[in-house]
Amino acid sequence: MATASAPGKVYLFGEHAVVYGEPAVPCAIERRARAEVTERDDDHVRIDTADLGLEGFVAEYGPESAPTVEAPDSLLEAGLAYIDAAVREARDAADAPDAGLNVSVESDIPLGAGLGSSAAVVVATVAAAAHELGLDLDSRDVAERAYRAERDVQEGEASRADTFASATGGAVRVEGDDCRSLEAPELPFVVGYDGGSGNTGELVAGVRRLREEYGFAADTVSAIGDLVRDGEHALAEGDVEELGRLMDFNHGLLEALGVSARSLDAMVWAARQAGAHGAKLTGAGGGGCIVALDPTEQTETALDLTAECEQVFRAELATDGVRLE
Ligand SMILES: Nc1ncnc2c1ncn2[C@@H]1O[C@H](COP(=O)(O)OP(=O)(O)OP(=O)(O)O)[C@@H](O)[C@H]1O
Ligand SMILES: C[C@@](O)(CCO)CC(=O)[O-]
Ligand SMILES: [Mg+2]
Repeated sequence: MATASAPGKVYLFGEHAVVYGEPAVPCAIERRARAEVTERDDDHVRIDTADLGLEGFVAEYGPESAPTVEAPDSLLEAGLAYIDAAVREARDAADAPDAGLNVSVESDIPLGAGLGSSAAVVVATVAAAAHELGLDLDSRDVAERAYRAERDVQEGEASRADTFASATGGAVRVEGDDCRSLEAPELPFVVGYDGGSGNTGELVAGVRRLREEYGFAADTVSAIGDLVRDGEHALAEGDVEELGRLMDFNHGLLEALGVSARSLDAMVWAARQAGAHGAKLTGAGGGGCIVALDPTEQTETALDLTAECEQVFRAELATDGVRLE
């Protein structure tokens, strides 16, 4: 049996624009997904995940047989797609295309809420499955395999940002296929969660349509790229106040691209009014989480009192990326 865990992330800057080759700076946070993988005697895959559906979710399938499980198709697809793609990548890496595996996944990261739950699940599953099949991948190899798995599931619409941040940990910079780690000062992240989620595929497709239809939407995407380049300087200088101002600006540009939501805006404004350095939505948007920078407790208190906010927590930068447990 092999077990691996991998962290989720928040975006300091650059989600969505990163899909079109602009740079982005995601930061891994101490909320993890764990995958436990055991090789089987046959060539079946059994996936067991406690976090999908009320009673958890189990599916078993072989090379010729479809998954047998009592669940609506959409749940079945959602539950299987990422883990199945991760299993395929690990089997391919280990040159064991027919290896049978039992995979059990559980996670502290809310689903579809902008904290990179899909990437963390995929990264942990690739690392644990490869290890169980006798192959120890380094974090860059795990990141590359996990990226391919996410890209498959999201029909080509994925950047390397989430999977690289999850695999290596820390603050990272991703621009196309150039992925590197960054030095970061102490970043006092506060996360507000509205209890909802957004559909990454649909939100990315919406931005693509706007960008094709309006020149100024394409300019908005490039403006996010310019903002990220400025943000990198602020990060290198440890200028947390400037980082906050740029986060505010980034939220405005994401809002213009149609990926915010009333609940996200309400939480962003609550954080700003409480004196946060800055606040923005994180990840694909549409619902889910915002991230604010505030070393004091005021943003947490204000979000606690905000009707649209279901949960608020402080997020520590995760210095470890994927690790075998
Ligand atoms: N614990 C889990 N067990 C099984 N599948 C999971 C788990 N967590 C996430 N997933 C898969 O990831 C999907 C959510 O991924 P999605 O990319 O939409 O959101 P996210 O990664 O949480 O947020 P974002 O990409 O915006 O940061 C779920 O629908 C599910 O298929
Ligand atoms: C919206 C997006 O930029 C981030 C989702 O966490 C999509 C991606 O980069 O794959
Ligand atoms: Mg995702």
